[in-house]
Amino acid sequence: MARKKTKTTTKKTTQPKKLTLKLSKQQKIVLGSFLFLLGIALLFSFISFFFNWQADQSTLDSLGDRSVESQNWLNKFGAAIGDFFIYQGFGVASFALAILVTLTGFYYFFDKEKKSLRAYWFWGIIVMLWFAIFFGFFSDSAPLLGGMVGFELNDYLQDYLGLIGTILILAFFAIVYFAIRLKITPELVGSYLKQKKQSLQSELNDEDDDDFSEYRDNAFDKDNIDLPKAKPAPTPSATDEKVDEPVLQQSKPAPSEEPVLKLETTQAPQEDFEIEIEEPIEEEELVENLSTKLVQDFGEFDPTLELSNYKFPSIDLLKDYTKGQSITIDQEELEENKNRIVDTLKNYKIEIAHIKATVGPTVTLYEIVPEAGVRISKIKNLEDDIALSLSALGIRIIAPIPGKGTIGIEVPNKNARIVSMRSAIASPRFQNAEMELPLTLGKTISNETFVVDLAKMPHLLMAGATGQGKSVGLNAILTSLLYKKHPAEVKFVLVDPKKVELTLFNKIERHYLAKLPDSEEAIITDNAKVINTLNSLCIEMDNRYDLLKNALARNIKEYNAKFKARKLNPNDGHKYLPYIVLVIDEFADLIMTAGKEVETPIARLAQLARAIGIHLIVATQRPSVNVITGIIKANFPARIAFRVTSKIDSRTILDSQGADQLIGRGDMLFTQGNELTRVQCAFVDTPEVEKITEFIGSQKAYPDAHHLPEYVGEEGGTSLDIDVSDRDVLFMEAAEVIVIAQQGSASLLQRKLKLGYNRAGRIIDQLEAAGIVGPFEGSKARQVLVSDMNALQQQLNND
Ligand SMILES: Nc1ncnc2c1ncn2[C@@H]1O[C@H](COP(=O)(O)OP(=O)(O)OP(=O)(O)O)[C@@H](O)[C@H]1O
Repeated sequence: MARKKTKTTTKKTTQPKKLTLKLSKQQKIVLGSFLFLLGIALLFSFISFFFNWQADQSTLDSLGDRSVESQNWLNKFGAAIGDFFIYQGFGVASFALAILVTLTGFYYFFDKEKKSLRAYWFWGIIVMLWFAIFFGFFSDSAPLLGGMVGFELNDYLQDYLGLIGTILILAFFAIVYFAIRLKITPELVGSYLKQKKQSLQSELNDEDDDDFSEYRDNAFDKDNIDLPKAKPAPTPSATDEKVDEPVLQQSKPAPSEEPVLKLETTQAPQEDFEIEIEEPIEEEELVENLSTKLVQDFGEFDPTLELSNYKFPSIDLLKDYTKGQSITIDQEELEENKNRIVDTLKNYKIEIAHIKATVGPTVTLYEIVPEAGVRISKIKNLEDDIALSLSALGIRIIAPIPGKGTIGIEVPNKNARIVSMRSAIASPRFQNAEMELPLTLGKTISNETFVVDLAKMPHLLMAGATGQGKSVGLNAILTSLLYKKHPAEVKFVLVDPKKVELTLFNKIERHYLAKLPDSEEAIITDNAKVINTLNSLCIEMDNRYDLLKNALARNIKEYNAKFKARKLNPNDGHKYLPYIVLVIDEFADLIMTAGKEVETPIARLAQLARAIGIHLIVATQRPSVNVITGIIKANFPARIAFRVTSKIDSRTILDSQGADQLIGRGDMLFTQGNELTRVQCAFVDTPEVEKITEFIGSQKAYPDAHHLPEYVGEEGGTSLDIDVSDRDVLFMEAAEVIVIAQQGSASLLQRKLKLGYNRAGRIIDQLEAAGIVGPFEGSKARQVLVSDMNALQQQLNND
């Protein structure tokens, strides 16, 4: 049973969604009773047809004439139906149809599992056809037996297979029916015959042995059961033959006891005694399991149901910067660059066998096949010289191009072309992307739309000097997700310390954003709040891991699939989990002010959050090692580098140079751990983002932004005019500790209350604001201004 269940489980998950006609209970009763009565009507008309068909023959042509009466029990209807199914149809076999319709009605009426009904129909139709064809042999003498269909099919078969062939075919199908449907095997038939033979033999013996039969009859006679005077026990020779006959024996009663009746089987030796194996009965599963039943009744869970009328933004909200123009190839420019490359390389005694150009939106790639014997490292070392002689910024030399034996020289085009977000979104590559979180970042050098899956990355680090296209890149990422994902499927947590870049997304707060329950703004601009949010995401992560563990799912995809298939009970805390994308626009700022407090939760999330659908996108202007620390870097294999100012910065972000040679304005390098891909980032301007967010924002939304778990940790403000309500929950205890010890130090609180340094520091600030401790005095502990517990109580009462 258990095996069967798991089998159905896997089947369910892999099967495409089935289109099922769902009926309510009432509709099933109505349909069921209709079919049931229709089946009965068919039965009546069929039966009656056999008696009256000749009489009714003439009435068939005048069915519309009310005055003409039919002999059929169901009058004209019965006559017509009988004629249609029996005479013109399948003959006697049509009864199968009437029975099937009745049975279907019965199944619907009592809302029974339809699996066995399907089997009835399948086999029923086969049996009907079989009999129709079989009776077709007798159509000359009894045309009603096989009907016209039976006759025609039989005739057809005989034309091709002859009489013997037709009989063989019918015999084959009869065997199929017996073997598969009735599960009758030759062994079963054999053992049945043997059993029959034995009982016949025993009967014969019985006649010879009247005494025994009398005894047996008596023994089975209820009235004789408690008779102490039993007939003499049968002789062994008499019982020899009765292997499987139970014999009732009277055990010797203890004097005071009531006689006890014992049922025993005598094990007499027999020569060809064979074991009879009963065929295991395969019990039909009425309800495969609860989830299948739920899915049958209500369909799969649809997370988008609450906003079922949600409309995705249309492509027209995006501007077409290229106006449909394709890339123009400037032959002159190409020729010029080629000559320069060839000449420059010649100066360094590098001969070229072949050169090929691929014109991209902003750069052209010249692929060079050097003459045999030229060392690749030689060309690589000449990078700066070649760049100088080509007098262009942003020459990048790829030696060799991974997977090819060629050397690439990327030269910026004189006239760069903008890659509009519109073209990237409209591309089939993006539209048909079967990814969890598809992002279209722009176009590669060979003009292919570059689409990647954020869920696979699983986190993304972005860096680039100011003004090189980072914010546009972030907008392109967010726009990609808005065009592909329903509000129920993805939530953004936006951190924007610059307070300007992401404000547009405020409009979609109740559709796509997630925030802490107590915060007013969905877009986080305050560094202190970032820490809380990050910690809250860690809690969310832990919660999700628990849910996944309970659901025996390995990742969010499996979990959500199970939830949709109604295999997880919402009463156990299960819910559909949207992906959460955390975007931090200016990471440097954050890490400088909050340090470890941000780094630790980010590293934790980056390490663990992949499976449970939390993905991080972290952008920074300053890709220096104290911002992008080793621990952060190790957990962000996917990186995007816009133009940076130095080779060192390039190395910090990409682990190789190259980003310093980009030309800016969205020119970027992408890596997911292995090779670098040069991509021209799709351009989406602020007014376009505004239009999209307005379009989404104007639609029906959820009552509030998606709530992250509450984080009750080291919170509280740092300013001195701290509100009483903002005090830490441990404020009272801390005050007592300080007053009793008469020592105003944070480390004392840390030890006594087992707090982190930051929280203890904030409580000290709150105590200072409440007038319990004095101001900060450098390395010395603060002065305690309250002398004892009574004074403390008074002071707090005054607050
Ligand atoms: N993909 C692109 N295609 C064309 N032009 C672009 C692209 N990306 C950026 N630009 C141009 O560069 C300008 C600056 O881009 P953006 O605001 O994204 O820079 P940034 O790196 O975010 O700068 P900052 O860090 O100072 O905010 C844009 O206003 C635009 O004119």
